[in-house]
Amino acid sequence: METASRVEAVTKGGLPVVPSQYIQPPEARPNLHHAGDAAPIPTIDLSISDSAKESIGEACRNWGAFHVVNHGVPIHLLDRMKALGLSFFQDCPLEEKLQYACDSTSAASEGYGSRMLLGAEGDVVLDWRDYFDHHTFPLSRRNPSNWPLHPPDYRQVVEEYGNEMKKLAQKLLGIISESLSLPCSSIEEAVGEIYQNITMSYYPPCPQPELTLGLQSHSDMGAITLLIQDDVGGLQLYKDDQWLTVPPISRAILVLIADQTEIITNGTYKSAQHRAVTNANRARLSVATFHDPSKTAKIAPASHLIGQHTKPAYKEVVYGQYVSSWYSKGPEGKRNLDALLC
Ligand SMILES: O=C(O)CCC(=O)C(=O)O
Ligand SMILES: [Fe+2]
Repeated sequence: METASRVEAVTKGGLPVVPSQYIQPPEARPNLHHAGDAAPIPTIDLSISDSAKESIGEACRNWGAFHVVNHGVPIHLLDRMKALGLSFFQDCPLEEKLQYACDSTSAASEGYGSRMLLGAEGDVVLDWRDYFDHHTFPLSRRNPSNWPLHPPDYRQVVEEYGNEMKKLAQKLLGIISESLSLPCSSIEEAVGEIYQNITMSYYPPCPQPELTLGLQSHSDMGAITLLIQDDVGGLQLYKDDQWLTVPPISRAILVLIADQTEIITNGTYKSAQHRAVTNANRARLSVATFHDPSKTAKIAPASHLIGQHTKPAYKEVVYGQYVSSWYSKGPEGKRNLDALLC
């Protein structure tokens, strides 16, 4: 029962067709004949602080996403993290991976899983993806003994990677605040203590990529996501009514504005709607690091941005309620955020 719920187990026999639970309705299927358009998202050099603020503001306004280079995170750490991910999904036997199985009845639980939403069996179309989720911050919820033991540096690299990503996320939230003429600490204070999850996603080759999605269309629910991917490609962004492919850049980190930052900036900056498509020939790996508020945090548009002529565009929300509704109703693009519009 348990093994059947991992895409890896489903693909084991070299199926010529995908099982029906993975077949997307026609309107959600990717148009792979027209997948060549690369998203011209900006690549921002963080070592040039004068121009970074302005370019980041423009990227957040127009795209909700951008690449950063010269970000201060050692490139060998990005490479090592991706190598560890591949090693877990490809080299570790399925029975051993299942020792780290997440609790599939609770949302975003730590460990090895495949199903993202909590809906009843048969209620939701499944993503063509297996994942491993690590809880890394605050330290009180970090328990490396829940993480793979091999290769021997696995746990240490995940800790180091989490620390670097948290520093970078804080720096970016500061620049994003300043780009709106807010004090540097504004968005971070509105978010409160940062909850960080690191999710490695593995998309096995799929016999019918035109019928499936690796990950359905969504925007990330927290504050800011930092993502790295291998050279296969498959991440797409939705902009101006079309899906555009984000080209992999090995030394860059992709920044995705998430829903709580859209609320805090009163909609000036939009969270990025994205999805992952599958590939017939090559497995793909990505590592997303999410930076979110605590479940009890109340999130609302920043008071500095509200005035006589600017009304709040979103209702205040308790973050934990936002998360519960996301996992039970599903993302369907940005419906959970749309539900908060005033
Ligand atoms: O695999 C990817 O590139 C996207 C992953 C993602 O969007 C997520 O984990 O939220
Ligand atoms: Fe995402």
